[in-house]
Amino acid sequence: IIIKSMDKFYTCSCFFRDNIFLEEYKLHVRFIAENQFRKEYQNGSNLQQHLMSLGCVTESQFRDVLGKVSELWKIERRQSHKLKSAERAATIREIYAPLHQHVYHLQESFLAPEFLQLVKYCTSNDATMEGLMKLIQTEAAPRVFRFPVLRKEFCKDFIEELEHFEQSDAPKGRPNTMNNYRILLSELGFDESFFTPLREVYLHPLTALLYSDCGGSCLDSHKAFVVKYDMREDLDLSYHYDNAEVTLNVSLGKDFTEGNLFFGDMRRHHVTEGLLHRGRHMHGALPISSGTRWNLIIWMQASRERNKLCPMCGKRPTLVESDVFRDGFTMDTSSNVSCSLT
Ligand SMILES: O=C(O)CCC(=O)C(=O)O
Ligand SMILES: [Fe+2]
Repeated sequence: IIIKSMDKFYTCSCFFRDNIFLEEYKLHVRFIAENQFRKEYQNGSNLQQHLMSLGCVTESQFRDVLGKVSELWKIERRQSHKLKSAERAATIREIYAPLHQHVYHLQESFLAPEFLQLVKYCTSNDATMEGLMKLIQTEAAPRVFRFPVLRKEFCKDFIEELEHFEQSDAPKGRPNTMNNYRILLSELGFDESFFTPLREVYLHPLTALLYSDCGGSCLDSHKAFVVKYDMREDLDLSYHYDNAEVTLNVSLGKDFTEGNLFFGDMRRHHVTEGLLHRGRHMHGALPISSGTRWNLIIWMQASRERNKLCPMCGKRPTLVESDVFRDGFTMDTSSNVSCSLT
């Protein structure tokens, strides 16, 4: 497998104007400037009706929406420009002293034996999708798979590390418009030593068999983060799709009730287990009713797929260079991307 430097990746320009999430109306909108927004959502036809049908009818409600959208836009798009991800990462390296140094380097002992068995099967010469399906738990939702990923001891140390980070003065890259409590793991230095090998060595053999028709056999980048839900913070996550070809979502703990991930239907999600699903499969997280819920999310991306169609705007991507976010697009579409089954 060819390991690509993250520098080769680009963002689709839609990131800088689309997909701003309005919590109150559970709607993603596009914002460039007030004029554009009024034109599209107040005087325009379809979009305006959509916002109206969701209950935004009066001028004062509309002004409220406009205020919120421009605020969100500033927070998410502008501020992140000011303090760039790479700068935050450098500051974190400089001032933050980890509590559990060992969790930053992937070791096989962190992984559940059941998961290692699946990987072993997938890398054997006669592995087939049918064979794998016999070893893996399928969910009622199409092409959603559930299996243990991490060991409990690792989950505990990992959460302790994240709590320690939360309490530190180190700069944090959140929020985005959907989650208020999110930690971008690349900024803590987890990518090279943890998520790149996890994706390439352990997850890729599974996704190549399970999702070869939607990029699973040529994943070449990822975005890994944790989301946190707490009774005093975010409780749930609205229905959405991911900026990913394939997503792995692992429940880390701690103790919580309710708060299941749903794909149209409700599903159970046990601590240490992962749910693997297509990024474009709509899903959300139901509210917790007590405790704290931490989940590790790995959005895995395949440039070969997304170079044809950006999953966020549904168009051929217009590439822009950005230090802040690199969303897995590449310049060269024919590309040197490896797309093998191993
Ligand atoms: O909280 C969860 O389990 C879902 C998180 C999620 O879907 C996301 O961040 O994309
Ligand atoms: Fe998601």
